[in-house]
Amino acid sequence: MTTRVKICGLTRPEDVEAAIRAGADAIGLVFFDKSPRAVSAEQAKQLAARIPAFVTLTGLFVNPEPAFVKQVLEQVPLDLLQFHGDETPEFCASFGRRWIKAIRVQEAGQIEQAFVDYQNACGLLVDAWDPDRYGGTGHSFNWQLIPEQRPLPLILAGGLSSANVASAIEQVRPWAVDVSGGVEQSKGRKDATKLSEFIKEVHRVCKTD
Ligand SMILES: O=C(O)c1ccccc1N[C@@H]1O[C@H](COP(=O)(O)O)[C@@H](O)[C@H]1O
Repeated sequence: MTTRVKICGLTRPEDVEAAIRAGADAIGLVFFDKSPRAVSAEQAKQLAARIPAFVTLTGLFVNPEPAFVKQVLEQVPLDLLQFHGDETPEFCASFGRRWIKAIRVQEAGQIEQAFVDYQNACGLLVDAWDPDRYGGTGHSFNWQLIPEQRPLPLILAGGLSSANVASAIEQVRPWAVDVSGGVEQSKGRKDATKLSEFIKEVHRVCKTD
């Protein structure tokens, strides 16, 4: 089965174009002002204009005010919302958009519980836990904590790069992978070569299945 690829934390038009050229299935824009990858709604609108049909434009939020999400939605044609904080299922569903929930994995049983709690999501994203940051840490976690039974599509994130994504896919068999730091030259600036190598690795390992 093909594993989809989401490239997250883009801030520059040339990076959006490089990601699409390389074959990204989804592009993530960060609407969290504490992130070095944050974009304004105005910037996001410019980036969104470069995204063709059949590439999913995703907006990442961390414990946002509802009014902020609504204001972004009025200006930017987001296809999918990604909630990466401590949002409840009711909150995530309250915008009338398709959404995914990110879980920062710390202990056994947490992912199973999230599949129950967030059962109306379009997917569950699993990322590394960090005491000081909500995500984009560049760290991976113990993939053994990911259950075989998955009532929702599972999106694997956290410390992925072209060096480990093939083994991640072989071990975890996720629906999709999500990467930010592993394809950057510096925070918020993607590297076209790393982007292309990452997506080539995903396609290579999926083809050998
Ligand atoms: O990218 C960020 O700065 C960020 C900030 C707050 C929450 C999530 C964030 N990014 C997401 O974190 C994961 C893993 O990123 P990485 O590949 O380990 O750098 C990914 O889903 C990013 O979209």
